[in-house]
Order: sequence, then C-alpha cells, then structure tokens
Amino acid sequence: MTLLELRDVAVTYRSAAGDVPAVRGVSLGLAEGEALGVAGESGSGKSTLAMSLLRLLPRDALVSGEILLDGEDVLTMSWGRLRAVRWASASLIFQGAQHALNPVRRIGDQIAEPLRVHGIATGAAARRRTAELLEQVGLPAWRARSYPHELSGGQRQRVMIAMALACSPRLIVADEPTTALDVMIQAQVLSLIRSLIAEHGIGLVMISHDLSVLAATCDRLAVMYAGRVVESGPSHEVFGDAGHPYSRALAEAFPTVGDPASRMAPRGLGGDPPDPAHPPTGCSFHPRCPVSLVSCASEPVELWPVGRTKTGRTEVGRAEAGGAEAGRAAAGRSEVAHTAACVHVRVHEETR
Ligand SMILES: Nc1ncnc2c1ncn2[C@@H]1O[C@H](COP(=O)(O)OP(=O)(O)OP(=O)(O)O)[C@@H](O)[C@H]1O
Repeated sequence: MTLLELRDVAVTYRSAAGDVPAVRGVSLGLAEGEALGVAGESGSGKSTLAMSLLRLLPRDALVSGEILLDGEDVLTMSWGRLRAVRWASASLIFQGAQHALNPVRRIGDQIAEPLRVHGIATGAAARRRTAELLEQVGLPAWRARSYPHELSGGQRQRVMIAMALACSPRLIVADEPTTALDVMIQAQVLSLIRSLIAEHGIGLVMISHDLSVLAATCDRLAVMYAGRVVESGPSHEVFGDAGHPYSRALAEAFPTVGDPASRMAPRGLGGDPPDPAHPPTGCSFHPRCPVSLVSCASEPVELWPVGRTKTGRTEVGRAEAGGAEAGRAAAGRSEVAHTAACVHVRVHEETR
C-alpha cells in the first residue's frame, strides 16, 4: 500500500537576489515499509525536498504540487493536524541532529518529550517506553539519566533515532543521518536504521550525497540534479547499471560500501553543479555530460514514465530530452546502450 506520494512537487525560495527554484516538478512514491534513497550533489534540492515532506520549509518558500501521506495532503492540512502528524505519523532525523539535543536536559527526558506532547505516555509509562527505545537503538536503559555531553557522537545519533521512533511513526525522513560520524560508526548507525525500519515496517526516505551509502541501505533510489529527479528505480539498477549519465558519474564518484578495491579509484565528477537560480537551458546536465550534443542545450524537458511502484502504479518524473540523440552519437555503442546512456530517465519495470 502507498504510504507517501509526491505529485509534481516544486519549491521556490524567495531571496533578495531573486527566486531560487530548488525543487522542480518531483513525483515519487513510497510503499509501506519501503526505503527510498534520494541522492544528489550539494545544492541539488535534496534537503529542500526532505523538509517539504513535513512542511518544515521557511514560511516564505513557495511550494506547489501534492505530498500525500496516507492519502492526506501535507501541504494543505491545518496546523493542528500537521502538529499531530509530525512525530506521530512521520518524524525526521536531520543532518548533524546529535548537536540538536538540549545540553542541560537528561537524555531520558528528551526522548520522553514527544511521548508527552502527543499524549502517548507520561510518568512511569513514559520511563518504561524510553528504556525500551534506548535498548532498541543499542544503548543501555541507564543512559536515560545521562546528559548529551556524556555520550559520543554515534551514541547521540542513536538517541536521535530513538526520539524519531518514540511515537511509532509510519515514515522516517533521514537527512544525511550519518554525515558527521566516522566511517565505522556510520556503518553501525546505517545498519541500525536498516534493521529498525525492517523490524517495525517503517517507510524511510533517506537523503545523502553518497549513492553507495544509499544503495546499501535503501530498496529504491532517486537521483536529483538541479532540483529534478533525473532517474529512479531499484537500488541495484540505479547504482549498478545507471541509465542517466549523471547517476553513473555519481555512482563512480564514491567507493562501493564493502568493496575495498573501489576505494582506490573513486572518479570525481567534472565541473560544478549548476546555480539553481540560473539552471542551464535544455538538459540541466548538458554542460557536464560526457555524451552531450549541441542540441542538448536547447531541447525541452518532457514528462517521462520512470518507474512502477510495488503496487504497480506508474511514477512520473521528468526526462530531459536530447539525451537520446546524444546517445546515438556515442561511438561504438549498441542502440540499447545508447538509449540506456542517454534517455535521461530510464524506464524501470519493477516486477517485485
Ligand atoms: N532558505 C533558503 N533561501 C534561499 N535559498 C535556499 C534556502 N535554502 C536552500 N536554498 C538554496 O536551494 C538550493 C537547494 O538547496 P538544498 O539545501 O535543498 O540542497 P541539497 O541538495 O540538500 O544540498 P546540501 O547537500 O548542500 O544540503 C541551493 O541552491 C540552496 O542554496
């Protein structure tokens, strides 16, 4: 069953220097208990998309489209309803979240806060639930009496995960949840997130610039470039056999988790990400694309079916036309490979 559905979501920030269209026409779906990774370079609009899911954007940001959580549009619900939905239905683990803990309050009190605010448990019941949550994230129950400065960065991030789980949400949005942690702790926290969402059947939207981390954690991946989803599909296909030249470059830019050989030669992406306030004409990726043609600078953007969810519903994303022609020009490749390399959004027929 569909838990979350984004339909043509667009976000534009207003600034003194002009409008910044940070997210442009994103349509994605997430089934119950499914994990979706959203990847892209800095400035591609990942965090903006994550924040929009819980309507946490600055008030002056212009948001359009629909964000349906269990069929209810987050963008149009009342503030009262939105407060109930945050934490109770959907919660957020954000970038560097472990620094967000209140330094002068005990861990247990902070974990119990959402339980109290949402009327789920108080007093002894809240203490029992807090102990249970600490144990679920691999910390001893006595840590409830600790202050944040008595914990390591990884332990603090575990506390944030416990807080996100407190009200038994159906969806967790995790924005770069392990970025501030060292590699060993990162792997432990990722494996914890993976096992908890599987155990509790929670849907996960995880944001990262690192496609390999997402591929190791998520069932499906969506790759963003200049505010658009340029490719989405099952993780093994998008990471292992990407259709869009940008997804390929992103996959090659990071070592594969668990493959030491790939650490030896991570290939960087050439050029800089575009300025979202002034995206390139035609295909946004064309100035950096290894297979672009002159026409890629002017070809219009078209709607293209990009995948099928578990429920069989077809997702619609935006394809950047012009790629097909570029593909035909790629010397020595078969027609199928041309299409795979250059139809900028591939059609993934998921058969699960
Ligand atoms: N409050 C804001 N006002 C104006 N522009 C903003 C605001 N927040 C983000 N932006 C701009 O929107 C674009 C997308 O930013 P966003 O943070 O969503 O990207 P990102 O992919 O998450 O990048 P990062 O990984 O660096 O966080 C960027 O150009 C950013 O400068």
